[in-house]
Amino acid sequence: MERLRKTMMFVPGSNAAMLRDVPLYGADSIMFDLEDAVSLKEKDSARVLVYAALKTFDYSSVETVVRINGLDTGGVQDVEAMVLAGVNVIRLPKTETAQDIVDVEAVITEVEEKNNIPVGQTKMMAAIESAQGVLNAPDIAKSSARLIGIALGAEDYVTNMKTRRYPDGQELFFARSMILHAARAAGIAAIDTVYSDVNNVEGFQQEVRLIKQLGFDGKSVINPRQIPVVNAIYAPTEKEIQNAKEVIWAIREAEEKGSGVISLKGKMIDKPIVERAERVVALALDAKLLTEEDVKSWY
Ligand SMILES: CC(C)(COP(=O)(O)OP(=O)(O)OC[C@H]1O[C@@H](n2cnc3c(N)ncnc32)[C@H](O)[C@@H]1OP(=O)(O)O)[C@@H](O)C(=O)NCCC(=O)NCCSC(=O)C[C@@](O)(CC(=O)O)C(=O)O
Ligand SMILES: [Mg+2]
Repeated sequence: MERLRKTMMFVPGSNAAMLRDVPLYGADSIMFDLEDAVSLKEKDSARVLVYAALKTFDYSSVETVVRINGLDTGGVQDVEAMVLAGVNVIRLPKTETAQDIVDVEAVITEVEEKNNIPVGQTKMMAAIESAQGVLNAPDIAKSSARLIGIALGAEDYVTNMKTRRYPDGQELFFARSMILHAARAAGIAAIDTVYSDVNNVEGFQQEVRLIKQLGFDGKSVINPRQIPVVNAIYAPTEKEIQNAKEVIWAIREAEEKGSGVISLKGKMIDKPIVERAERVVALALDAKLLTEEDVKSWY
């Protein structure tokens, strides 16, 4: 089944206590940061700390991601250390072109080859944080087989666009749409940006509802309190689960009759509707609103 990435939590790589406690909070992915959350004088020690954390702590089935620095500002050393530590995904910030990804991939491949790590094991993500990055999003999303997703970095993006973030998010509509289309066309995940005002729960909920409606897989988060909010909004309602069940029953009946289409309560049920029902089931299983046994009993 496709890995769900509703929440990717940033953890400053220089904060030893946060690195230790972060698996407890239940994020789908943990994103160790070596870039903007780390001051220049702490860059080397943060790299050592994150390396040690990846080697020492049990992150179990949680996906580990490291946001590296640009290749010209310590990124080569970041990649070397993180690939050796066995990180799942390297996230390149401020990606402007497909070539940026190709360049980081070359460094990853070299480290894997030199250390007998299967080539291709380390996955990648691209964060898009500028007008140029947004305009190149379709090429970036298809630039490497290692890419598992692309993400919006809205704080840098709005600065580049000479605006700021507003509560309704209008200023991000074009960037979000481009990133979503690029990700979907490439068959990879689309991850929305951070919401920096951690105490504004209502504003955060409004933003999560919007990005879910647009079609994002999930959101970068910066604080443990944001995780249950995203999970609650992405969890399907009882009505959605019941509808998914009826769709799956209906299509099974249709298939038994040798057809790929059937009517349910006057509405046509075909392949895309079944795919949506299956995503509802995956989210319901993740939210523990259904068990594998429940689902098996439908078939
Ligand atoms: C925001 C705040 C200061 C609030 O502090 P507060 O003190 O109010 O937090 P509290 O809620 O009181 O914490 C309760 C307990 O949770 C622990 N705890 C908190 N946060 C935790 C965490 N993240 N990981 C593990 N543990 C955590 C804490 O240690 C405490 O533990 P304990 O003492 O044991 O009770 C804090 O969260 C924090 O520093 N966040 C990370 C910020 C960060 O990484 N920024 C960089 C990435 S964005 C960027 O770069 C922009 C971007 O690039 C993005 C893009 O590209 O997408 C773009 O351009 O848009
Ligand atoms: Mg940024």
